[in-house]
Amino acid sequence: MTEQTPTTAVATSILTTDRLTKSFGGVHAVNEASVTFLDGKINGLIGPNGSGKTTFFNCVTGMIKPDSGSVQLRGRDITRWAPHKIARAGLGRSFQLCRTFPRMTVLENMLVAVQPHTLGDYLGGSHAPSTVERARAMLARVGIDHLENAEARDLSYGQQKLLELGSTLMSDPPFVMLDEPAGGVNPSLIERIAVLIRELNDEGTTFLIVEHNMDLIMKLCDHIVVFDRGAPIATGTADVIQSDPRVLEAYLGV
Ligand SMILES: Nc1ncnc2c1ncn2[C@@H]1O[C@H](COP(=O)(O)OP(=O)(O)OP(=O)(O)O)[C@@H](O)[C@H]1O
Repeated sequence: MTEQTPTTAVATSILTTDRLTKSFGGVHAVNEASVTFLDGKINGLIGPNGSGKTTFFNCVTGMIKPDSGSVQLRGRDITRWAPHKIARAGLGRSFQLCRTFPRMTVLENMLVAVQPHTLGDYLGGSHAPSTVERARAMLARVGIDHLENAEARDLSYGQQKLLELGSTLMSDPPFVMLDEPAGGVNPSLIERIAVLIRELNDEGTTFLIVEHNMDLIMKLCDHIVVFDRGAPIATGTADVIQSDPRVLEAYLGV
């Protein structure tokens, strides 16, 4: 059993898993994980290296098929759905390692993230002017609009992370899962990412963030789940998590 904070009882679930399980050979990467993430909140998923966070993400977003268990998005069973179908159901995600198109420009990377408006657009490889405008506005929001004509491969790692975040947001997903948004990013860009996440959350976007940067998680997240060996060992606010001896034990191995 994991600890529940009072807020958990009143908030609505956006994502719930029931005994979700995925093994690789003899490794139980995700092991009967039953967790709930909350609608309208900034949710965090933390845990030591190898505790199953990315595998959990991949099972939820359809990138890999779980061996057993189920995934519900706003009460709808999405277990084993294909990734594009899950994306269409309103779940956007970014990856731990950047997935930008290196030889495309920054603006082109933003545009490929959205479906063309019409068959004519599709065949002509063009986008509606409003889409281009929106891509530029989003680039300004993530702070790399001055780089719109640069090829993605010429961006710093942190800038590529911002580009990936921007392209994830292009389809306006109501629920966004971010895998290590601050990993390898310099502190000033981390601050920009944090401000943006908070602003978007104020505007109604729900987040689930996997991150090793504890400062960021503790100051940003309303609701945190801690994984160890493929399953949750603690759940709650930053205060609850930080004072839970099981969390310390999992991280320090004491
Ligand atoms: N494709 C795979 N094949 C074999 N083993 C895998 C595979 N993917 C993950 N694992 C193993 O599953 C376990 C969980 O890995 P996972 O990457 O999900 O953990 P994580 O918590 O995201 O780790 P990190 O914080 O280091 O990114 C690890 O023991 C890992 O080695």
